[in-house]
Amino acid sequence: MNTKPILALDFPGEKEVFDFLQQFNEPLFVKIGMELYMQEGPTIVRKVKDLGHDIFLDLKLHDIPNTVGSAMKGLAKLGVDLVNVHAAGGRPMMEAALEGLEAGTPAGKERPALIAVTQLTSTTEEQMQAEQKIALSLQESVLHYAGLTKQAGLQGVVCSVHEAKAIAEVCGDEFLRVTPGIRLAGGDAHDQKRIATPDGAKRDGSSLIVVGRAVTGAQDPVAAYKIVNELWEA
Ligand SMILES: O=c1ccn([C@@H]2O[C@H](COP(=O)(O)O)[C@@H](O)[C@H]2O)c(=O)[nH]1
Repeated sequence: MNTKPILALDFPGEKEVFDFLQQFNEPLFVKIGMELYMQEGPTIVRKVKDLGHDIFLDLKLHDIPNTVGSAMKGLAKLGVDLVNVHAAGGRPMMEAALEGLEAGTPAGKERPALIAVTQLTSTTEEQMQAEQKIALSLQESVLHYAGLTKQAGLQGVVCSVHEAKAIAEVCGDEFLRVTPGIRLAGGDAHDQKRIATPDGAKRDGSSLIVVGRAVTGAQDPVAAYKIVNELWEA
């Protein structure tokens, strides 16, 4: 899989996406999430793909197994590289997602990799314990979800950089640790709680990093992306 930083295209519509992408003279690995997909639907996925970019379709599906499996069967036809579900949906749901993806992937095409969100990077341990009533440390909860995800046959998880190394030790280095919550040193954390720098992510065991506002909100997004890329690749 492409290991470039994954750029989160968190924009309200197609115009903002293409204004942003036209500044870059290279194929990127981009993420299309709920904000953009809810406005533009599958069309935006096909258009971004036609420009030659790799795509992580970050819709974080979480529903009963039959619904998630059927939805994944449809998403598999879009030709994206990476898709996801919430591990909290449970093992049968994750297995159904995988089966749906396998059933929907056109003959001769590669099935998108499937990963599961453990605990969102905007969640603190205190919040998790108080609101989700999980009587574990955040690290234990993330490791539990990572193990469940691996048992279901998925390729990896979304987690923060802070849990990436422990997941690799338990689930193996091939098991993907995709880490959002990436900021340049001194950058605004916004709503993220478990953050790290690109070089910290590299050092601490991330397989792939997801970067949004540190680049999209920068005065010069191309220059900011270059810095992120250099720190990540160093
Ligand atoms: O735990 C998670 C899962 C997904 N995300 C997504 O990543 C980007 C991060 O954007 P920033 O602007 O770099 O904070 C965003 O699209 C989230 O939906 C996440 O942050 N944490």
